[in-house]
Amino acid sequence: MHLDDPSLLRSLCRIGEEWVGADSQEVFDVVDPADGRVIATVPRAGKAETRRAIERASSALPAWRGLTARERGVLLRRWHDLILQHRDDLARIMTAEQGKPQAEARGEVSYGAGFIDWFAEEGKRIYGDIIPSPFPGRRIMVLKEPVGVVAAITPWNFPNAMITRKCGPALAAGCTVVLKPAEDTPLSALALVELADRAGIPAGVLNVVTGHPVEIGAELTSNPLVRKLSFTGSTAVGKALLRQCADTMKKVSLELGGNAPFIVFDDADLDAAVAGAIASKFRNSGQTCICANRLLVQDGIHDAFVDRLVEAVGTLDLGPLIHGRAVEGVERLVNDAVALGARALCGGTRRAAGGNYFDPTVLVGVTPSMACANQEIFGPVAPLIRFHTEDEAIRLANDTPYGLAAYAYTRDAGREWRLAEGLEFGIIGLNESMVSTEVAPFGGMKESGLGREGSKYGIDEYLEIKYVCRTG
Ligand SMILES: NC(=O)c1ccc[n+]([C@@H]2O[C@H](COP(=O)([O-])OP(=O)(O)OC[C@H]3O[C@@H](n4cnc5c(N)ncnc54)[C@H](O)[C@@H]3O)[C@@H](O)[C@H]2O)c1
Ligand SMILES: O=C[C@H](O)CS(=O)(=O)O
Repeated sequence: MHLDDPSLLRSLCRIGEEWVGADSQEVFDVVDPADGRVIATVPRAGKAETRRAIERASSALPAWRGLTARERGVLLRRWHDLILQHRDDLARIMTAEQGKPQAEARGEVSYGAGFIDWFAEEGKRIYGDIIPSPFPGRRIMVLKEPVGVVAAITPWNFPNAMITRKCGPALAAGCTVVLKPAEDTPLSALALVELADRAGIPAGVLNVVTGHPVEIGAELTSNPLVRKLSFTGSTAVGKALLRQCADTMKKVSLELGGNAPFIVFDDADLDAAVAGAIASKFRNSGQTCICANRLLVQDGIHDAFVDRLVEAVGTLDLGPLIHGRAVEGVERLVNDAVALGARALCGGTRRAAGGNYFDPTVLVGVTPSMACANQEIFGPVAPLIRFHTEDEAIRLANDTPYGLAAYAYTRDAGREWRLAEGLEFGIIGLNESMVSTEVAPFGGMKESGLGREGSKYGIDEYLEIKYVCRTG
C-alpha cells in the first residue's frame, strides 16, 4: 500500500508511551477484502495486556482531567488538523483493510474529523447549575464531571469515524480511553493514535488493544477501574456487553443494529426518492447501520419507482463486502426471498469474477415475513414491499425490534409530521437519506441502542452529574 507517510502504518498495540506486541507474541492477519492479500499483522493481545492498558489509562486520568477544557480543546484541535492533513493516507489505509472506495473513505475521514472538531468546542460548554434553594441558608449546585476511564469497542464498517465519535467527546470531557477496534480494521485505529501522539495528547490518555474480542471485552467490562463502556456493533454483542457491565455498574452507551424502512408515497418526488434510495442503500456497499433495509413503496408509484431504481442500480460500481461470511449471509437472504416468491430484477448473485463482491440487487415481490425484511442485510440488496395506505406503511415500518433510522419521501406536509411523530426510530429522514453529521444526535430506540453520539447530547455520555448542597 502506498502511503505519503509510511510511519502512519502502525502494527502494534499502544499502551501508554509504548507500542507493544502481545505477551504471547501471537499476531493475526489484516486482510484486504478486495483480494484476500495480507496487508499487515497486529498483536493478538488478551486479558493481561488489556488490564495494563486500563491501569495506564487510570494513571493518566488525574492529569488529563486536571487540564482545563480549553487546554484539552487545543490538543484535540491539533489532532483534528493532523487527521485532515493526512486524510489521503488514512483513506488509503481504510480502503486497504475495509474495502471502502477511496472517495467514500476520504469522506469518512472528514466526517470522523468533524467529531473531534465539534467536541474540541463542546468540552468548553459543559455547564453545571446553581438552583434556587428551598432551604434558607443552603446553596444547591450541580457539577458535571468526567466519568473516568472509558472502554470503547468499535466496528469495522466505519473504522475511523466510529472511533472519533467516541474519543472526541470522551477526551473533551476529561476522560481517558482504552479502545478495542474491530479485528478486521485495526490499522485505522492505530494510525489515529499515532496522530493523537503527534498532536501532543499525553501518553496513556488514548490506548489501543488489538486481539481476542471476547477476552479483551471480558476485562473491559469487568475491571472496576473502567467506569464507562461505549460500544458500537451488532445488537447481539451489545446485549452481551450490557449484561457483562452490570456487575460493576458501568455507564453504558450502545450504538447497535438497524432495519431502516425507506417509505415512498405516491406523491413523492420520484427523482429525489430514487436518488435517496441509491445513496442510502448502497453506501459502503450496503454495510451501514442506517442503510435502507426495506423499501416500502406505495401502489401508485411502485412500478415507476422500480424502473428508475433498476436503471440507477445498473450504473453502480461497488466495493467488496468485508469478508466471505458477509457475502454468504447476503446470498442466503436473497436466495430465501426468491425461494418464497420474490424476483431479482438485477444482481442477485455474488460477482462471477470472485472476491468478496455481491452484485447490487433489487428484489420485488418481497413480503414482510421474509428474512430480508426482518434481518439487517448489511449488503447491496434492496428488497421492495408494496403498501396501500399511510397507516399500513407506518405499521409495517414500526414492525421491527430495531429503531435506528427511517426515511420517507412525500410532499404532504401533514403526512411528514404524522411520520415524524409516528415512526419509532431515533433518526428520521424526510425527503432526505444522507442524515449523518456531527452536529445532530445519532442513536436508536428499542434494540438499536442506548444513548446518543455527536451533537450537544453526545458529551453527556461521558459525564457524571454531582449535586452539591452547602450550608454556611
Ligand atoms: N448504530 C450505529 O451507530 C452503528 C454503527 C456501525 C455499525 N453498527 C452495527 O454494527 C454491526 C456491524 O459491525 P460488526 O460486524 O463489527 O459488529 P460486531 O458486533 O460483530 O463487532 C463490533 C465490535 O465488537 C467486538 N466484539 C464482538 N464480539 C465481542 C464480544 N463477545 N466481546 C467484546 N467485543 C466483541 C468486535 O471485535 C468489534 O470490535 C451491524 O449490526 C451494524 O448495524 C451500528
Ligand atoms: O454504520 C453506522 C454508521 O453510524 C453510519 S454513519 O457513518 O454514522 O452514517
